[in-house]
Amino acid sequence: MNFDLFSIQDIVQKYADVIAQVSGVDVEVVDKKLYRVAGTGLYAEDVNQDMSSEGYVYKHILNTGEIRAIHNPGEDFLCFNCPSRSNCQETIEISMPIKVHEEIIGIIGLVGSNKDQRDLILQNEKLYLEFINQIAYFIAAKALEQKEKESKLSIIATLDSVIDHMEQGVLIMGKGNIITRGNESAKKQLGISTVKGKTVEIIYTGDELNNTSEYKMIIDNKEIFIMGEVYPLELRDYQYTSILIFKNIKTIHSDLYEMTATLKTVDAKNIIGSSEATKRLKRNIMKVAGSNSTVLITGESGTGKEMVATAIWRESDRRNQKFVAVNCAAIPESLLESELFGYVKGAFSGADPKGRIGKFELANQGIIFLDEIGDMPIYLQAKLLRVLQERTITRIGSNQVIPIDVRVIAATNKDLKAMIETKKFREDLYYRLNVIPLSIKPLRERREDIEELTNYFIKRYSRLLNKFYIYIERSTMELLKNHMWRGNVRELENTVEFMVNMMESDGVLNDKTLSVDFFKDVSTEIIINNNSDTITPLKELELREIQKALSIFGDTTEGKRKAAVSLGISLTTFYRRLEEVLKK
Ligand SMILES: Nc1ncnc2c1ncn2[C@@H]1O[C@H](COP(=O)(O)OP(=O)(O)OP(=O)(O)O)[C@@H](O)[C@H]1O
Repeated sequence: MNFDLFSIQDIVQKYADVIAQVSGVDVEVVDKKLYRVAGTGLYAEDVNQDMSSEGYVYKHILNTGEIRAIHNPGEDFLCFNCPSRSNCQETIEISMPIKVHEEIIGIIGLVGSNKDQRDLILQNEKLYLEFINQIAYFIAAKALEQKEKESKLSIIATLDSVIDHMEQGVLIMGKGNIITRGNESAKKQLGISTVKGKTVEIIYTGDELNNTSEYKMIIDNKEIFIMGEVYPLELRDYQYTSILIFKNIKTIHSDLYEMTATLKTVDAKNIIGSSEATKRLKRNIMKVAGSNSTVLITGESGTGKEMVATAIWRESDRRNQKFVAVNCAAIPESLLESELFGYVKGAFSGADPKGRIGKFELANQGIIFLDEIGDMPIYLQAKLLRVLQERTITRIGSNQVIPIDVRVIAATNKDLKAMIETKKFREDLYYRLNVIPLSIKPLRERREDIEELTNYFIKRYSRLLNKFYIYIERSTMELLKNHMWRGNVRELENTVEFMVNMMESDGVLNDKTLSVDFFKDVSTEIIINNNSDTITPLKELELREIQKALSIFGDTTEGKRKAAVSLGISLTTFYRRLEEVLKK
């Protein structure tokens, strides 16, 4: 161990003074590196001095640990190599090692500098030795105590640093639940700048979720729900009776949300389409976004129901809160209830034994999007109705009633009214949900949107797939515009993605880039524009030739110059035309 006599220098000096007073002889104390830690009389001025170039006797003591009395300095064999041997002022010297266990941490030197002092020491040598030995023991005990104090302090500093860097909140409490210490995370999660000295009440709610217990914490007259554990401390110190390691339930919600939110969300302005139906839809989104009323979005599969729901959220005051989507058709019936409302540890067999937070709770203050609501089992519809009426939820297996403030947006591609007739959907729930109905037309009933959507998806996928795109042939665009689009915008998007993948390096999308399946689904409405009498617009011909020249000469500056020459136009005109092509 590394004992440092300088860390207790004041005390060592006091002991040196005591020895000097009692013995009437000068005293010095050196550490194991041969620095003078304390000194009296002749040595008082030279404290802190490095003595490693002299101190031959001390070096010997450090090596052997023996107690040494030198009665004739200069003549002792230990003095033979000493440079001051010929003019040594000392008349006698007693050296006593200071030891902690077997480690030598320093030396006490009792040094006579005249005959009287020499006589004094010689007369009382045995007594002095016992006395210095006792003092060496005291100094060693002090050094040990200091070392232990320092290591305790460094353990505390390490623990403090660990606690401060913990993501969880940590509160250390003393008698009467008075907080002795709290880390930064605790203060942040509780929204309190100082926690030390405050009294905290911690009440177990009885619910166990994610393998931890839920508590209601009351501090500063505030009620905060947390998940964590309280650990009693078996110490006698009344300042440290228990430790609470926790996370605010809101933080858990945010963490869970961050982990699961993978949705692509849009603002209303990013909804593509200029048809009257789409313009009306966008206007309605802006109108309903500000309200808290429930919205029911209807439309065929792939028309953009989820996209509309996210747009309502992003245009609403809840945009900074969560948007939690649940697909009622994708979750097995038996699990849907627990997915929506959560459950506590041991709630039912077959469940994850740890307990779990439900989507309603997760969406608190935000929006829950219940997609495919028509697929919700009838018994759950009754529960959902109750939640919508009472604005509270109860986790499965728990007695706690939790108030929630959630806006509900539901969506379906089913005919709910027909389902009410066949008793598959509750009428009362339908009216609760259908406060604001938004219906999205199928793509084939708003064909004006197709060209815009196609161009939008082409740009998107060319960028995503890193492909060079020049233009889409008019006849191909006409094919797309006249297609049935049973799968609506999703099908169009997938078709365009396929086409961009199939596009050759010439950057042209044409019939050849369409899939075979596309032609299998040709509707009777389609006007196929492929007979030999068809006139190709001049613009298209021009673009095609530009593209051909580029593919021959290459897309470099030199290639473009050659392309312009071969087309019989100036380089400036070539660039202008090329820009027109790329803008398309
Ligand atoms: N007007 C639009 N502008 C841009 N993208 C759109 C538009 N309409 C739909 N999309 C895109 O089409 C795809 C399908 O949309 P979405 O998933 O919202 O449809 P949905 O009606 O919820 O489908 P489902 O009923 O199958 O759940 C998404 O990638 C969406 O971004």
